[in-house]
Amino acid sequence: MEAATSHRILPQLNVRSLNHNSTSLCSQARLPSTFCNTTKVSLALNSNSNDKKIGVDGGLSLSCQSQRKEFIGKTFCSVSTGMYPGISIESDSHITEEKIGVLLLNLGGPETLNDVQPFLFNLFADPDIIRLPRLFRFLQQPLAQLISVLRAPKSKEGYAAIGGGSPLRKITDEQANALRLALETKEVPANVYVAMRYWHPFTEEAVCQIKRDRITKLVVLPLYPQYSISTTGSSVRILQDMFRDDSYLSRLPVAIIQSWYQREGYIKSMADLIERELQIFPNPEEAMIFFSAHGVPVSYVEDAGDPYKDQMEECIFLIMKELKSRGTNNEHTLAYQSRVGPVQWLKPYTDEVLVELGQKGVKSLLAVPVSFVSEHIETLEEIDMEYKHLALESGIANWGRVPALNCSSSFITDLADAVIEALPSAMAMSTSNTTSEEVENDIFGYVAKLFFGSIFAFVLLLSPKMLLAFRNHVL
Ligand SMILES: C=CC1=C(C)c2cc3[nH]c(cc4nc(cc5[nH]c(cc1n2)c(C)c5CCC(=O)O)C(CCC(=O)O)=C4C)c(C)c3C=C
Ligand SMILES: [Fe+2]
Repeated sequence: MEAATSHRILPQLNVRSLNHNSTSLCSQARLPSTFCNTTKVSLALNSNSNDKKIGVDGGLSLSCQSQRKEFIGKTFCSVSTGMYPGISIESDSHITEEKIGVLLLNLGGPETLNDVQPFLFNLFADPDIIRLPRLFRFLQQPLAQLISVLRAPKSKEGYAAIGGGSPLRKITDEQANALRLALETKEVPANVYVAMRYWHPFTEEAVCQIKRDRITKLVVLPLYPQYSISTTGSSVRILQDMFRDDSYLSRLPVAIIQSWYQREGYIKSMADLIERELQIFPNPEEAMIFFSAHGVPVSYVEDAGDPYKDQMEECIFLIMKELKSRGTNNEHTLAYQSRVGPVQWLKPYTDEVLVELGQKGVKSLLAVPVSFVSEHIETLEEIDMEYKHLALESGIANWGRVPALNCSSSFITDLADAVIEALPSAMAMSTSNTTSEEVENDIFGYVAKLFFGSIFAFVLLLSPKMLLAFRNHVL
C-alpha cells in the first residue's frame, strides 16, 4: 500500500534539529532566549489525498474567497492578537513584521445528533482511517457512506448520553485561548487557530484564516500526545496538500511538532492528576492504575510502522517513573479501547481486561485516559458509563477516573514552551530541507539503482538467447 510505505519513514524523521538557523533568527528577531532551545520537529509530510469532506468546500484547493462565503457566520476559532510589537526580522532589504501563528490539530466531533452521520462519513472517508489498497481507492467514498450510515445509530446513542453532541470544539477553543494567554505571558504573542480533521472548524477554514492574517511563522501542534498515522499523520498529510500548491503557504516557515508525550511538563501534569485522584480511594495504595488508550488496528503498527504503540508504552513508563519518584508505587496496566469494525485492534482490549481484573479480585481501580487531552465521547460515555458499569459488575468495588487535562495550567504552560522551543526550526516547505548526508545517500542510491538496473536489463535482454543456448546445449 502506498500510504503504508510513505508513513513507514516518518518515525525515523521524527527528530530533526534545525538549530543551525536558530542563532541568527534569535539575534535578528530579538526573541527571548527560550527560542533557541533544541526542538523536535519534522517537515516530512506525506502526499496522497483525494478525500472530500461533507461540510467543507469540496477538494483541497485553498480558494479562501469561496470558503469565506461558505463559513460566514460559523464560529471560527481564531484568537486574534493584532500586531506584535518588538518582534521583527530583517529579510533582504525590508523589515517584515513577525506574526506568529499556532495551529492546533484535533479530531473534531459532531455538535448535534444531526451532525453524527456526516461527521462519521468524513472520518471513514479518510484514507488514513480506512486504508484501502491503491487499486480500491475508488471505493473509499461509497464505503464511507455505507459504514457511516450503519454506525450512526450506535454513535448517536453515545452522543445522546453525553448531552447530544461532542464537547470537543468548546474545550479545544478554550485550550486555544489558554495557550494564547500563556504565550503572551511568555512574551511571545501569537494567533492560535483550531484545525479539526472531521468537523468544524475544518483544517481548511483555519488555514484560510492564517492566510488572511498574513502569518509569517507557523507552529503546528497536534493535540495528540502520541503520533499515529490515523490522527496527527492524517491532519499533517492534508496540510501538506494545501501548503504544497499555494504560493504563500509554501513559503511560510512552518515547524511541526509530531509528538510530545515525553515532555516533562506533560508527564508531571498527568502524574499530578493521578496522585490527586488516588487520594479519593479508601486505601489509595491498593488502587490499580488502569491506563486506557484509544486503540488502532494492529496493521497500522505491524504493517505501516505506526509508532503509536511504542510511544504509548514509553509514555506510560515515564508517567509511572514520575509517580515512583514521588513515592507512589501502585500497580498499573495498559489496555486499548474504542475498537471499531471486524479487524484486529491493539490488545489487550479494555473491556476484556476489566473483567479479568474483577475476576482476579482487584477491588479498586483508577482509569486514566491517556491518548487524548480533552474530555470527549470516549471518556464521558465509554469509560464513565460503559466501562464503569462493566467493572462494577465484574467485582471491582471502588472505581475512579482521572479527568482529561483540558486547560490545566501546568499542561497549557508546557504546550506554550513546546511552541516556543519549536519556533527556531520553522522552515518553508518550498525550500529544500534535504541535508548533505541525504543528498549523498540519494546520489549513492541513484548510482546503485543505475548499476543494478543495467545488470538486470542486460540479463533480461539476453535471457531468451541464454535460455535457447542452454536448451540447445543440454537437449
Ligand atoms: C489518539 C486518539 C485517537 C486515535 C488513535 C483514533 C483512531 C481511530 N478512531 C476511529 C474511529 C472513531 N473514532 C471516533 C471518535 C473519536 N476518536 C478519537 C481519537 C482517536 N481516534 C476521539 C477523540 C474521538 C471522539 C470525538 C468526539 O466526538 O468527542 C469515532 C466516533 C465515535 C464513535 O462512533 O465511537 C469513530 C467511529 C478509527 C477507525 C481509528 C483508527 C483507525
Ligand atoms: Fe477514534
